[in-house]
Amino acid sequence: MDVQVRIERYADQGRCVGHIDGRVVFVRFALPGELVRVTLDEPHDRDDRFWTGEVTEVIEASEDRVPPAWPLAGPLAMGGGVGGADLVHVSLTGQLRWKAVTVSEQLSRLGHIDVNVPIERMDGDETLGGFHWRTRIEMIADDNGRPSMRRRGSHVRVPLDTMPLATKSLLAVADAEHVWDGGFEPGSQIRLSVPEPRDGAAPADSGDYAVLVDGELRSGARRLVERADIAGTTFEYTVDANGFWQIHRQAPLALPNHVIDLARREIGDKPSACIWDLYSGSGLFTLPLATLVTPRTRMLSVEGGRTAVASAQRNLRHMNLTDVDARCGDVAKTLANVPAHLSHPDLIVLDPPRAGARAKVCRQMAASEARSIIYIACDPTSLGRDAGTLRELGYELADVRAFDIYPMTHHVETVALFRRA
Ligand SMILES: C[S@@+](CC[C@H](N)C(=O)[O-])C[C@H]1O[C@@H](n2cnc3c(N)ncnc32)[C@H](O)[C@@H]1O
Repeated sequence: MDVQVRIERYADQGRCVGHIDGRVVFVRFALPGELVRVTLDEPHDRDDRFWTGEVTEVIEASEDRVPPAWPLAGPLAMGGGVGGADLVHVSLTGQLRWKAVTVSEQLSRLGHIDVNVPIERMDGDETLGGFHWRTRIEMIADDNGRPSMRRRGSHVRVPLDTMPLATKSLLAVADAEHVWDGGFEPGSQIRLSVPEPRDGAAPADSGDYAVLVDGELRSGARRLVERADIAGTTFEYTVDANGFWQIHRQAPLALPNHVIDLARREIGDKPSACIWDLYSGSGLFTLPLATLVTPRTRMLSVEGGRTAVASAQRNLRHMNLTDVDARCGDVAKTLANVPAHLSHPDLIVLDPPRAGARAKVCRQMAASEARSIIYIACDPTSLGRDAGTLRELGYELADVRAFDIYPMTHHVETVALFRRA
C-alpha cells in the first residue's frame, strides 16, 4: 500500500518519522520536512502500534537531499535495496546534521544531559565524497559464486563488481585477487581485511592483507600489521584478519589521539597512575595508555575475545610494555575480582560493543572510585542510557566529541569524558 506522508523528524536506524491518521510511520530514505510517497512494508495491520515503509517518490524535497551516488544502496523503488549505506540520499553536511541531532537527543532523553555535540568529519572523507573508508568488508557468494549482497525484503542476491565504501587499497587487493570474478562456493562468507598503508607501500605488493572465505585464509596473511601514529609515537599492532579492528581508515589514528589527549589532561603530572582499559580488543588504546606515565603506569585491560587478547599481549611484548595485566574475560565478571594493586584506577577507558556497558559495569566503575572515565561509544542510545546511570552514581559529563567514522550510514562514534562530581 502507498501513502503520502509529511516527515516530521529523525528517528532511529537511519529512518525518519511521520504520522498517518495518528499512527506512527518509520520511513527509510526520508528527511525531516519532506512530503513523500511511501510504500508500507508488508505485513501491516490496522492494529499495529506503528508501521514501517520506504520512500518511492519525493514530492517536496529537503535541502539536504542528494541523488544517491551509489544507487544500489538507495531506495528499492529507484533500483537499490542492498543496504550498507542508509544515508546515501543525504548530503555529507546533512549527514553530520542528522547525527548531531541523534547524539544530543539521546544524551538529553536518556542521560538528562543537555549538550550540543557537533560531528567531526575524518580527514579525506569530504574529498572522497563519504566513500572509500572501510578497511574491512564482508559479502556472501551468490548461487553463481560471485560476491553479492541481499536485496532488502527478498531472497534475491545482487552480484557486486565493486564496493564504493571500501578503501582504494582494499579495492586494489580485490582486483589483484580477482575477487569480483567469483569462483567462490555459493553461500560462503567472503571477508577482505586490508590495513591502510601508512608508509606508502601498497598492501597488494607487501602482502599485508587477507582474503578470508568462511573464516579460512584464501590469500594474504592471517596476521595483519596495523600502524598508528599516536601522540608522537608510532605504535605497531598485529591483529587477526578475522578479528575486530576499527573499520574507518582514519579511526585508529583519530580515536586514540583524542583519548590520549583527554587521558593526559586527567592524569596531569602525577608520577604514577593506575588505568583500566575495558573492552580492549587487540590493544588499540592499551598500548598508548601504558606509555602515558612512564615508568609507573599500572594497567589492567579486559577483553572477551581470546584471539584479540593474544594479539594485545603480543603487541604489548613487542613494545616492551610487560607490566600490563591483559586479561581475557567478561568485563563484569573480571571486575568482580581485581587484584588490590589495580583496584583503584585514576582513569578508566571503555569501548564497549553496541549494547554499551550497562548498569552493572557502570556501578563497578563507580565503586572503584575512579576520578575520570573516558567512554568511547558506537551507539548513542546505549551511551545516553549509561550516561544517565553514571550521573546517578555521581559523575558529570566534562567533555564530549563525536566523530563521523561511518559516513553514508546513521552510525556515529562518540567519546565522552565523565568526571566524579
Ligand atoms: C568496539 S570493540 C573495541 C575494541 C578496541 N577498544 C578497539 O578499539 O580496537 C568492543 C570489544 O569488546 C569485546 N567485548 C564485547 N563484550 C564483552 C564483554 N562482555 N566482556 C569483555 N569484552 C567484550 C569485543 O570482543 C570487542 O573486541
